[in-house]
Amino acid sequence: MKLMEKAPAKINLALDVLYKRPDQYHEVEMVMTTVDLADRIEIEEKKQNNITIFSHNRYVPDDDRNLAYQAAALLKERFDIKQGVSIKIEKNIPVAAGLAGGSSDAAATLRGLNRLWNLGLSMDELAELGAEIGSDVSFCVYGGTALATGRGERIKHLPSPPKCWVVLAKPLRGVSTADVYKRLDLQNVKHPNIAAMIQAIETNDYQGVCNNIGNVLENVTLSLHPEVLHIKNQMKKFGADAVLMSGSGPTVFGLVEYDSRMNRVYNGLRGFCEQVHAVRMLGE
Ligand SMILES: C[C@@](CO)(OP(=O)(O)O)[C@H](O)COP(=O)(O)OP(=O)(O)OC[C@H]1O[C@@H](n2ccc(N)nc2=O)[C@H](O)[C@@H]1O
Ligand SMILES: Nc1ncnc2c1ncn2[C@@H]1O[C@H](COP(=O)(O)OP(=O)(O)O)[C@@H](O)[C@H]1O
Repeated sequence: MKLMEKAPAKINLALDVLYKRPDQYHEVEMVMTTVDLADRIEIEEKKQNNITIFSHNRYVPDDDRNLAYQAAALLKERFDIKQGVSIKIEKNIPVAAGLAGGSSDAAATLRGLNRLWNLGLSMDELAELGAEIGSDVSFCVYGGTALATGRGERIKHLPSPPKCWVVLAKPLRGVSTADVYKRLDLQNVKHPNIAAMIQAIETNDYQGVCNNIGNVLENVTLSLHPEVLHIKNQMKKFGADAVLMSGSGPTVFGLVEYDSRMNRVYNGLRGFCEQVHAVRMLGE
């Protein structure tokens, strides 16, 4: 048997870090939402009792470093499954980009194998298992829009943000999330107003969303990759309503309300940035 799962990318509309925890993770408050740029995960039963990963993207590991592999291995071990799977990843989400591509592949693998192996697990149970793989995997199990707290694994669902375009632009080089968190100096950050962002989403207030986007990791990545600032400035110049780096970066996203303006921002960015996408938020 063979099945498919979509693995959408996320953006962080707001990302705050409260403090560093004794376990070396950071306590965060993030408003996250999925967008319609997605990897496609094809999962197929196989005769041999092992897990194999295929991807055409040379930056995607094809062994146990792959988060989709780790998701399959976790379920196999936890539920004593004596069957193997082959997992094909059609990679459309830029890698190491702050868009949670690997986490979303892992989440899609959990959802897919729950079906393939008839495990009968609820979404909450899958999200709990996902947290063992990575901090962003729990959110990716559900997708939609949510407030993520703890190290990112505690999820409170939110309604859909106001309708708009999201233009994504990814500079050439990727960044290491661990490195960005390590360099964060919490004495010198401007905290976004998470409550105001949630209120703007709940009242469908587009201007409120634009006014309250913010990411405490942005300045860390900007200091490592000055091209992020250049892309932010270009997006603003071409007319995006609000511009921010997603997650640990380096992808920059711009929110744009009107179609005509979206075309201008998209075409303007394509002139000097290799990976540009104009997408919609997936909503709840
Ligand atoms: C920054 C964010 C924002 O959504 O996303 P990305 O930029 O990676 O997409 C997340 O917090 C990333 O989540 P994820 O990429 O799943 O992180 P993990 O694999 O759990 O952790 C990678 C490393 O990041 C650091 N880390 C991660 C999460 C957290 N709350 N505090 C941390 O300090 C730790 O050093 C950890 O070893
Ligand atoms: N399925 C996967 N897709 C992409 N990267 C993966 C995957 N599994 C593991 N990785 C590793 O995880 C790292 C972070 O990738 P990714 O999830 O795309 O970025 P981010 O954490 O910035 O959202 C990559 O450098 C890659 O080596």
